[in-house]
Amino acid sequence: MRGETKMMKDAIKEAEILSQALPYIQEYSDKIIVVKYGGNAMKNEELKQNVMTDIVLLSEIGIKVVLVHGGGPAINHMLQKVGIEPKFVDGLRYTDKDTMEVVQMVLAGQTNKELVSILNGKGATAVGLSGMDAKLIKAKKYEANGKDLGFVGEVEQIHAKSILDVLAHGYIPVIASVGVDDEGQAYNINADIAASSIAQALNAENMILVSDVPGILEDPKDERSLYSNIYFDQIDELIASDFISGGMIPKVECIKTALDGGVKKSCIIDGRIPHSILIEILSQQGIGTLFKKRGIYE
Ligand SMILES: Nc1ncnc2c1ncn2[C@@H]1O[C@H](COP(=O)(O)OP(=O)(O)O)[C@@H](O)[C@H]1O
Ligand SMILES: CC(=O)N[C@@H](CCC(=O)OP(=O)(O)O)C(=O)O
Repeated sequence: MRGETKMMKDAIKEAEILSQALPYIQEYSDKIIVVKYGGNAMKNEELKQNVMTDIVLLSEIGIKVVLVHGGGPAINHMLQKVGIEPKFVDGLRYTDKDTMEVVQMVLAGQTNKELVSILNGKGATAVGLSGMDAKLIKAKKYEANGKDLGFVGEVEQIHAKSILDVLAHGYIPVIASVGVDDEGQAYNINADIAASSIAQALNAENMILVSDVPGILEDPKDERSLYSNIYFDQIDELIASDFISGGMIPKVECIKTALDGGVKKSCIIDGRIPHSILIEILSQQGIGTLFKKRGIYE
């Protein structure tokens, strides 16, 4: 028999890695995964390309991927350009009329089209939508306890059929987190909350929140203090603890709502690690922090 060359050994190793993904490809085949891609993990162009490549790959192997995106840093950048100082209350952006115009312009006009164009450039057929299209995200003014956040919206209803129709054609829906009420007023919706509502409406198998941290850290300064698994019944305690803060609080809250609303599992993964989505979906070990109910996937 011919001796194995190094090239052949490498090829066998690659084929083994591919074949190890088979059970996961089968598990997720035809199932819906909602990926929320956040602003902080979008800052690096190369990583953005990697994240989009992963999404195209998952779609090509028959997984129905819905991409919901934020773009907080891009909104901040544009606000500063037009002389508006960004203001946040409990992780949500105070959104007056002028700010709302910028939010809509950046999320629906700029970020959404950029992501669609990258996906299409990689061979997918991505369809860019905002929550205003087909009343996809019906919203109303967010009622914060006594605080007026302007045009910040909360989700009233998701028009799931429009998203399912896009998926049925084999297209990738790319959704900007802007909602609309019956009078046509646009609302600014936190993208994690939009993703959670969409994942529930679609009965998603997994909701993946791609951020710029390894997951939930016990000590936010120490990346080794990662929680790999958190059970649904531990989430309240986590929120009440003093080691999660800022944007992480609404993130964890909407994971709780998603699991309660029928989403099978959810995870926070690090968009700075190349191909973190593939590692999460197609490998035994996964990556980041996985949230699930007890008894599921054990
Ligand atoms: N315990 C914690 N573990 C990890 N990150 C945390 C924790 N507490 C607060 N954070 C902060 O939450 C941020 C993620 O939330 P956010 O900035 O809203 O993300 P994104 O823009 O990706 O949606 C992290 O960058 C981190 O600074
Ligand atoms: C109400 C509210 O805060 N809306 C967010 C919407 C975008 C978002 O959520 O973007 P990230 O995912 O990048 O944080 C905002 O204006 O920044």
